[in-house]
Amino acid sequence: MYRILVINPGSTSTKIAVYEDEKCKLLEKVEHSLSDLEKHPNLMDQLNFRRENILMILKKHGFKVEDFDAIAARGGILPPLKSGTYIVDNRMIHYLKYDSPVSHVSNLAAIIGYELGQGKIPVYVTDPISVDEMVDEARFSGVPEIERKSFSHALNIKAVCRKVALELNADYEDLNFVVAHLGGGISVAAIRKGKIIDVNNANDEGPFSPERTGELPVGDVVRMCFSGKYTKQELKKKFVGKGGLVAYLGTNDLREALQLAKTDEKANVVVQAMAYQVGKEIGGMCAVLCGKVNAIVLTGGMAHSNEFVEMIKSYVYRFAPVFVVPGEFEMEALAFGALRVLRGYEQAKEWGVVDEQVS
Ligand SMILES: Nc1ncnc2c1ncn2[C@@H]1O[C@H](COP(=O)(O)OP(=O)(O)O)[C@@H](O)[C@H]1O
Ligand SMILES: CCCC(=O)OP(=O)(O)O
Repeated sequence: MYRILVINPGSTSTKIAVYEDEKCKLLEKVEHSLSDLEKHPNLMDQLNFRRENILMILKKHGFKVEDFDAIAARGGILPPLKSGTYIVDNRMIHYLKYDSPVSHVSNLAAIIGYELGQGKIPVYVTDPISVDEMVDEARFSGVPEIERKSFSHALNIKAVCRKVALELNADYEDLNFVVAHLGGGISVAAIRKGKIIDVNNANDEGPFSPERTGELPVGDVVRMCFSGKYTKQELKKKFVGKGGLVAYLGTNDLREALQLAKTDEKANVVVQAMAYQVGKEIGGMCAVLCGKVNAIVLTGGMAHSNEFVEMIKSYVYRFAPVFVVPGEFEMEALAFGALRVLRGYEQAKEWGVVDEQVS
């Protein structure tokens, strides 16, 4: 039996799990309020806060770090790479600490795991956020100096596609999906025969989310940048962390927004607008697949809300059957990735080895 610690810091929560082989023995999600997060404005400031949450949960359930055979951490924002399971080494840690192009909390997962493992326990990441399987046409932004980037909830997107393929009694690699991961960040992806051939960059593009603006009118962004009213850091925070529901309604919690919407017309329109933008993005990804879509899948934390799901379905139900897979299967997918390596079924990839990189 292999015991695996799974750690998954997300933008609004920190998820911790303990797996013994395929069995989940513990799954806890610590949700972080806006005020909690605002005490740690910079990503690295969250390192101790997130690690203490993980150690607190382990202690509460009588686990010590040395009890584990491996640590499975959510993969952060590395250079574009292929799907798979990677061993965490000091080169990856250095990159995540100092060179990652995007300051996203998932970058902390491998750092925390590596610190906890102290070189005695192997740490793995599976299907990091920067998994890149985009077709060439998807990489064009409209200006040569800017290439679109594949930053998404690739781990959960692939995991829920496999689950829906099982429900459809078909092979994952034979189907086409459009998946909307509705979390603190939102990814809407076109999956053709198992590959994420296009997806909005969940930090910079796509629908607005609980805490992000998503894509913005570029001319207005330029005017804002040169208005003299904001520093670069303030603007980055305004777009990621203080955008979306936080900007309009002062909360990153869809449940609070829905509660407000019951009595406040503005809040109602804001939530409807988020669903509208998700629906529009899904429609676009259906076009990427030339309309050949076996299933549309709604997943992530916000998919727990039937009300929000119905708003989105009203826009897209005619395109393909809609499956709702609330929450995420990231913890299971991370644990299983590590387990495949521990059992010798799969060789852990080494990050930075050329043939694992995407040009
Ligand atoms: N049961 C629920 N009902 C409605 N919304 C939920 C529920 N659980 C989480 N959410 C919302 O999902 C968003 C967070 O997504 P989630 O995937 O849980 O976390 P993260 O993005 O931090 O990984 C938040 O806006 C939260 O309010
Ligand atoms: C950048 C994609 C990953 C993401 O947005 O994760 P969260 O929704 O957990 O913040």
